[in-house]
Amino acid sequence: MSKKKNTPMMEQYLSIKKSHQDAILFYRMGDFYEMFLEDAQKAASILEISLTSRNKNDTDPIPMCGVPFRAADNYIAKLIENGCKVAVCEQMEDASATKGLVKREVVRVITPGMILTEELLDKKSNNFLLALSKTRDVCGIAYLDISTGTFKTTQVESRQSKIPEQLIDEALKVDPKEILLPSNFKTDPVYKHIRQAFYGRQITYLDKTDFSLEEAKERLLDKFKTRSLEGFGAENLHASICAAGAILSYVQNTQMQDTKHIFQIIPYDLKNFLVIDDRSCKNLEILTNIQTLNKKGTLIHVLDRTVTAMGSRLIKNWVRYPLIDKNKIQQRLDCIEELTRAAHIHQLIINHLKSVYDLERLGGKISMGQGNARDLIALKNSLKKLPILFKELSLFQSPLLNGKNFEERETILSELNALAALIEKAIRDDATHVLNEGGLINDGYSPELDELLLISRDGKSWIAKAEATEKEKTKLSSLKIKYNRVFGYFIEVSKAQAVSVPDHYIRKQTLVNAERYITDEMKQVESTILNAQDKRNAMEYKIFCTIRDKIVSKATLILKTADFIATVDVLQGLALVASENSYTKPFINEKNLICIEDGRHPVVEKLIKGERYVPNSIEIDDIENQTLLITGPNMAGKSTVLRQVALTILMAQMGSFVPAQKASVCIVDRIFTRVGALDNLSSGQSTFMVEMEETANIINNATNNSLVILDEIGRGTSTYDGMSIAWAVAEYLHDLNNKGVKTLFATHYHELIKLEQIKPRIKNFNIAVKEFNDNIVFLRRLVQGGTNKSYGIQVAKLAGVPDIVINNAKQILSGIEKKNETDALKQPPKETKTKGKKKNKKDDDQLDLFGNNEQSIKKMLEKIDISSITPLEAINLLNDLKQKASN
Ligand SMILES: Nc1ncnc2c1ncn2[C@@H]1O[C@H](COP(=O)(O)OP(=O)(O)OP(=O)(O)O)[C@@H](O)[C@H]1O
Repeated sequence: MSKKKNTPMMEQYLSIKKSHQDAILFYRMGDFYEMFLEDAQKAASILEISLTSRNKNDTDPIPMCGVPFRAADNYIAKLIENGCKVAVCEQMEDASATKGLVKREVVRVITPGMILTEELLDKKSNNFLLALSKTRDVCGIAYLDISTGTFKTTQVESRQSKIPEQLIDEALKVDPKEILLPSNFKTDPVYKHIRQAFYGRQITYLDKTDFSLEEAKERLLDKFKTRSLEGFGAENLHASICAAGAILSYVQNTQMQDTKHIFQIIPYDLKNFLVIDDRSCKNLEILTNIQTLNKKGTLIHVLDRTVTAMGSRLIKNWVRYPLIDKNKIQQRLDCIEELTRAAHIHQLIINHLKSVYDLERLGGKISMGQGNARDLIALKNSLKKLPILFKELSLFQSPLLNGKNFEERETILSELNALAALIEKAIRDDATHVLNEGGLINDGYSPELDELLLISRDGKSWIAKAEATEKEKTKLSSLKIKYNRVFGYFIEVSKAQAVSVPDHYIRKQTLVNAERYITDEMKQVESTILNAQDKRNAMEYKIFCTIRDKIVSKATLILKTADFIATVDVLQGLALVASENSYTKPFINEKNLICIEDGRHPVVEKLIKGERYVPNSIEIDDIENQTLLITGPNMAGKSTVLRQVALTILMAQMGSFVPAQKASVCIVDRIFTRVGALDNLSSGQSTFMVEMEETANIINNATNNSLVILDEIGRGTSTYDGMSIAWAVAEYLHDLNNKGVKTLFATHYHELIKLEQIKPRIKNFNIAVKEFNDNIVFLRRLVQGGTNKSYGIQVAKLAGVPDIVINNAKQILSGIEKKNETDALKQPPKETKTKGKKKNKKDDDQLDLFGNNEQSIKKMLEKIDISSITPLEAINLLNDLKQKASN
């Protein structure tokens, strides 16, 4: 049976669809976007709209569904949320003026990483598209937010075939909505770890040539109209260039538009920021609450008091990229200090900022030819606020606030003023977002347009008057002048009076109760009106586009201003948080000292109910207090103290005041955490495996300038294994390069407090509690010295565990304690020596850990060269020791 020939329209559809196989094709037909075949089936089920079919009576009907073009954004949003891409295909000709098939083209492809529509974007977050590339000895990422034009890149050296963890971590930190990878990453086993790391995210594989160095560089040069990438500091960043080039190729293939707002690429070096890896960021609940996965109960929730969307996005960046350059940190701190001292001006600034719209996204949208009249009005209103805002800001000393280091400030201001004046003159304040129905341009802006307006208004008033005149002339009381899309204007007369209509009335339609007529004169006027209206609509659209183009030519200035305003907004927000919460300006020292007096946890202090937050002081140095070993009962507040130190350092390095009475902090290069908050079961790892991976990461990467937070490591396995690992890790960090690492170590393994006697820079602390009767009161105070009680049973009681279980637990505990005491009495006294340290009773206690095989264990220990042993060897050795001890 021969296959039925497709209609010309279906042929056109199929040929367009051929180039957009991976997207749902929105095919414009009049006021609807139609979808056909598999696209229709998929979209109908996601959008929950009815699936119909074209050529219903055919043996082979074509599934179809459609959505009104005016409501398309919401439907597109839903498809994107469900991981689809959407290719928007428009009619490129006026259907009424075309004979035969209208020309159609795909005008843009919307993917999760290529979104411009406000409804689809989160105001407070960037929407990044990220590309990852690998050359022979470097790997790089580049990422672009097309809605704002932010385009950044970084690369790291790597001679291995695998992509380094550091770069994957950075990519995750960027939190891209879509990732571009070279096609060979799809199946090559070498890149399995990449696929795992990005599991659950939208990955698009591009041809390898999109990443090729030469073509990528060519694309960048062409985009920025430069002869080299020297000016951006990216000339020799080969992996960065490949990734950035792949992004541009994707943008060109999906957007089919100029992208003037992407006017630069910003390379950065990871070494210039305090590194907080993705897991630590999650563990410390910096951006996301671990339980609820939303913002409440996070550091950003406390710190973000910005009033513009631009500021809100920037503060996230500051939190994720704290600085390590003392001067830059100091600059930000000085600004906050000034703002907190000038409460009145601060408030004025907040008020002005509140009326500034999202200049970044407006600039982006307008540059991509998608800005409507409402966007232009929002831009105008924001630009009009600038002079007064800049005037208030000029009163400050700090360059970040007074804008003195904001390049060409005066020129930019005057150009943007002129732009605001132009929009004000041209665009009507009541213009709607529809661009082809007139009502956009003010009277008096264009004499030509005014003339057309006059004709169409005159015509309309003739029609308005005509009803009265005709009624008067014909004496027909039921006569009305009406309008519909089929006949245009017409006269309607009731059936009863139809016999009396004048002869020159031409009958057009008979209804049950009425007759409809037209007259030659009426049709002439109507054609003048409609002609004038069509011409006017077209002319208004043309004028609008000219103005929009003028704005596009100033996109760079708008974006530079947006950047400045975002910075001011973040600083004013931090100043507000500082004043409201009595934060203090940290002193940045160069003595490797962290000294926090009466510090608080910025989030917990806001969340606790019915209890006052008890501040704690803490001092960490490189001399005696380098590893603080914190013991104490469950629920006492160990984790809170640990996290509060990490967050205080982070806040200080992002340039914020800190929650303390007084603080002097040094700059750290990385904050590591192992706090056991996160399982990673979905990626196939056990809780203990995750714990050990995090520990390995710390051991392999911590430097003498890092801050390490370890909360109960080793608890995910048997007591002795866990304790041995915890012990070995504490020693390793203490001994690192003979200098050690600043470490806060909370543990329930009370045996570890003996380390204070063995290692010179380890100090014991505990969180005090008060006992009375059989209960405990948490004092929340960090005090010096170790403790050997966990009060686990009392805490279980507080938590509501029934008495029957509590009493049984107490009996079991008492039995175990008694047995330990008897076993201890049975042990013969031991003679041991500890290298470089005087033997004392505590050293004996340490070896008690290992039972009877004392001599051979001692030999094994003596053979260890602490300075050269690797972490893995240490753990293996511990395992051997443990087996010996249990034999
Ligand atoms: N300094 C403080 N002032 C007031 N309340 C505090 C303080 N520190 C902690 N808390 C409260 O105590 C609760 C328990 O603290 P945290 O989780 O730090 O205890 P922990 O000692 O780590 O417990 P566990 O050993 O069981 O993990 C916190 O959720 C908080 O509500």
